[in-house]
Amino acid sequence: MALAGEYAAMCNQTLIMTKPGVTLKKTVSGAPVPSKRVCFSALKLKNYHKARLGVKAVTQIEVGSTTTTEGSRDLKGLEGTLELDLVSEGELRKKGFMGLRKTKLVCTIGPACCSLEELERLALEGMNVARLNMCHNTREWHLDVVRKIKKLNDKGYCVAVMIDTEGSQINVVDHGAPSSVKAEDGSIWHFTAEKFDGSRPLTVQASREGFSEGIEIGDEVVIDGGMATFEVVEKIGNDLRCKCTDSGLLLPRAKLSFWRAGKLVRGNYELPTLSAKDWSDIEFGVSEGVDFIAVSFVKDAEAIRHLKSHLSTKSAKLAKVLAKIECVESLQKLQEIVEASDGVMIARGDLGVEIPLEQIPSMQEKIIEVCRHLNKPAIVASQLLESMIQYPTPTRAEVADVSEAVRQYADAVMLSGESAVGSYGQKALSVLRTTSSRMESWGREESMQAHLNQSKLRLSLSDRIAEQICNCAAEMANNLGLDAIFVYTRHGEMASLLSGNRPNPPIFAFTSDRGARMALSLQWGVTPLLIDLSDDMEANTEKTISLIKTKGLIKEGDTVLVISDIIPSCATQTLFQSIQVKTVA
Ligand SMILES: Nc1ncnc2c1ncn2[C@@H]1O[C@H](COP(=O)(O)OP(=O)(O)OP(=O)(O)O)[C@@H](O)[C@H]1O
Ligand SMILES: CC(=O)C(=O)O
Repeated sequence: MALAGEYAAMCNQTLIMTKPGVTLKKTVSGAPVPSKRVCFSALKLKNYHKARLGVKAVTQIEVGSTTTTEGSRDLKGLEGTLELDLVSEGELRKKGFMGLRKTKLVCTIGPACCSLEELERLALEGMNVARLNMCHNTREWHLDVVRKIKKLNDKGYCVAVMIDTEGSQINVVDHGAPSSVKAEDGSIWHFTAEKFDGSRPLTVQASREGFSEGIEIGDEVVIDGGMATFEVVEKIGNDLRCKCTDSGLLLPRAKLSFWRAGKLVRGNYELPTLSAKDWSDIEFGVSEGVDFIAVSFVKDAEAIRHLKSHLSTKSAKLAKVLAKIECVESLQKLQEIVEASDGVMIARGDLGVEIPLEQIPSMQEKIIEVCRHLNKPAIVASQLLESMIQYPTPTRAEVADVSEAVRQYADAVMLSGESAVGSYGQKALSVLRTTSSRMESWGREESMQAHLNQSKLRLSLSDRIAEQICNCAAEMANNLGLDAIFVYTRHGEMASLLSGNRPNPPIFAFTSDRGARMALSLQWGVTPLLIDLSDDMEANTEKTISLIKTKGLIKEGDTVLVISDIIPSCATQTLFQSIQVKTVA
């Protein structure tokens, strides 16, 4: 803890004393400063609460039940109210602080789950982020889903919306036929970019002109990373005649990749990371105020920077930009891509088309580690519970895969076809939830986070100070066995630094910024709450503890660690970055 004192001396940071109604249990180091700055007396505080704080009671929610809410919250008149989402509140009541799930859950929305009732069931089951893959369905359909999610959020849920760009890739044109076609060993197929309606026997229509540029006789055409394989036996103009060498299924929109002597062959064509359709989808997302934009087939950081600078000119509420790691180039430039983006999705489906499957688990671990060091959330995606598209129970191997992602401390795990088109989407989400929770509690019992590398120091002093405060805070919270960490944050930075340490107690991030709240929906261990924050940290702490107590979610004797990154709006006020441990009186 010496470091905290060291930085306090360097930067005029200090540790602040406690307030009426709340007793100080411990200070970190240095002499406590009498809290002259604070203007509340106990009586004043009571009147203040009476005058300004209005909490509307919310019926208790049973997480995992399919019943809808009765106590939808009035979100108007935000001043003095605390917005804690219904699901976290229910989880907290039922299981206490340590029972709050840390790993976030993302669901791909598709025809199997797009009614308001189905979306609400997913929200109740713990969906933190709804993903819309812009490859599929119409603009009207996407708009309808986004509006329904907003409706749910108005009822007291906290579900962020992510759009996922189609990106530029070569795939089999989807003729709308629901079923797959089988390619038999030795059969001869014609691959063409010629446009035609419907399907032709033994013909594969590729989505892009010039798909065969640079491809030679003897090269391999691999479907969906190994679902079926062909050998090129003849080039006829831009078309290819291919012999099936490994029989398998051709699914609608299956991906094509070309291989020579065990290496991926890139065509001479330059595919832009964001196509004209992607830009149009992004405009749609911005106009609807989506929270995340996941960019497919990112090859370098420039594409991410370009999009972020475009977004900054578009709207006050900035959508967070996630880079999908799904091609060899994105692995080669991983560090710079993660630094430029607001998080990543480990898109194992397409990644498995480009690198040998046996390399995916170690790559996944490495990507999560890089993201954690750089405080960017990492989502593990694709085929986590693939068999549940058809069957009501997962395979043991699938449960082990989910557990492994949680053990690696991924921020989030994602459902794809399981929720979008599967028959058991809600059940699959419940498997994700229970498996994550079990693995998290086992990790705590085994003190696994003690083996995590600490974050690397950053360049700027202010970042390093915040980082050190968060590292110390997380260590203190674990060592002292505290119940919860309260962090007051304008943009979520401090909450994200805390999350990087993967502490045992849950992190409650209080922010007055709706965008920051939604962005934190993807961050490991963070429960984001919306509240009016003032420059007065003591008032903020009093207010939140009092509100949470009023709701019966915190009780006498509970201990919380309190930190803040609130920079006073008034230039004459001193910035206090503090760590306090409080016992609720
Ligand atoms: N909005 C939608 N409408 C119809 N079907 C959908 C929709 N979203 C997903 N699906 C179906 O669910 C399956 C899984 O969806 P997902 O988007 O995760 O896979 P994908 O299309 O392979 O993803 P990507 O193109 O990003 O690699 C898709 O193959 C598609 O059949
Ligand atoms: C999710 C996705 O895009 C993939 O796994 O390829």
